[in-house]
Amino acid sequence: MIETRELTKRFKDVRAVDGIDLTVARGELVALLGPNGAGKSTTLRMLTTLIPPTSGSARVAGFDVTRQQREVRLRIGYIGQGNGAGHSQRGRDELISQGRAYGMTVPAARRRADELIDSLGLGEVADRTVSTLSGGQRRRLDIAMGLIHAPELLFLDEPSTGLDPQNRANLQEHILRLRAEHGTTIVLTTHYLDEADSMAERVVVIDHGRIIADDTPQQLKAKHVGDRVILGFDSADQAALVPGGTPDGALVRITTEDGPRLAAELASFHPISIEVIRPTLDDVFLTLTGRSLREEANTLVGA
Ligand SMILES: Nc1ncnc2c1ncn2[C@@H]1O[C@H](COP(=O)(O)OP(=O)(O)OP(=O)(O)O)[C@@H](O)[C@H]1O
Repeated sequence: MIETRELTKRFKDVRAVDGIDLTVARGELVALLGPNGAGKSTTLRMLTTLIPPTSGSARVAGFDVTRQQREVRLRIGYIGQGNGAGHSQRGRDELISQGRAYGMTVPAARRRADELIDSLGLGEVADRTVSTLSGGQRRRLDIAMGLIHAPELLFLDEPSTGLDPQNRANLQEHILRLRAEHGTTIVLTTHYLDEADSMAERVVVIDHGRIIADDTPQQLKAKHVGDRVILGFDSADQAALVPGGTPDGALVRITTEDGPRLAAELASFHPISIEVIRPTLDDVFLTLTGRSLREEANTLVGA
């Protein structure tokens, strides 16, 4: 569905995207995860034909993003970071106009709008003017706008940024349902670690315009960090008996791929405490880059 080769975008002396090779198969849900400024949006903007690559190539839905922009655009939906829907229109009318803009007949656009209003839980608000909708409802309406022409591939740029945790969870649920119902391939960007972790089967970690890891969240965590098992004993002598661990007084720390299993095996050493710490995607980012994604996000939010 997506195939890029050495995809690169330079803005003067900034290499926003620096030679990305990315392949996404039909039906996948892929999250591009990285700190602010990593190059996620720029990648999406090239894949959606909004800006041309400086070098390299990308095929999206079977067409070249530089030479066959129209073909690509007909087959994709793109929901950028801002709100797409107009303010003074009713949500349902916005959807129908958008469908008309894609060449759909009024009855077909109406039918599709009804379907999306239903699957995105907008039934109660679709006939209100857009300016009266809450942030989460607006975001869902934006997603419906991006899906009106039944694209095979949907790009979502930070779909839940700015939403409170409850609305975020609700939006994620809707996105997952849409995908289950329509089989749409979805590529989304996020800097929410939990969002990438819980929604995507595949997380592509981007930093400084490059892909630094690409795998399932489980594999990323197992491969790059592992579980940590911490055993506590009555004395340092007892702690020293545990094989493969790093003793620290009466404590022993061990890194392993399967923490619960190791903890069960080491129960025969009769520790007085056992703690299994499972990694997060932030630990993965920290291992790969030496920086915390969480701290960078917080710094920027606070800035
Ligand atoms: N139009 C532009 N002109 C100059 N520099 C740009 C332009 N667009 C992006 N950049 C720069 O390219 C780099 C990548 O930006 P991009 O928006 O792709 O990052 P991002 O990972 O999407 O970040 P965010 O999470 O903040 O959206 C940044 O250094 C940014 O300042």
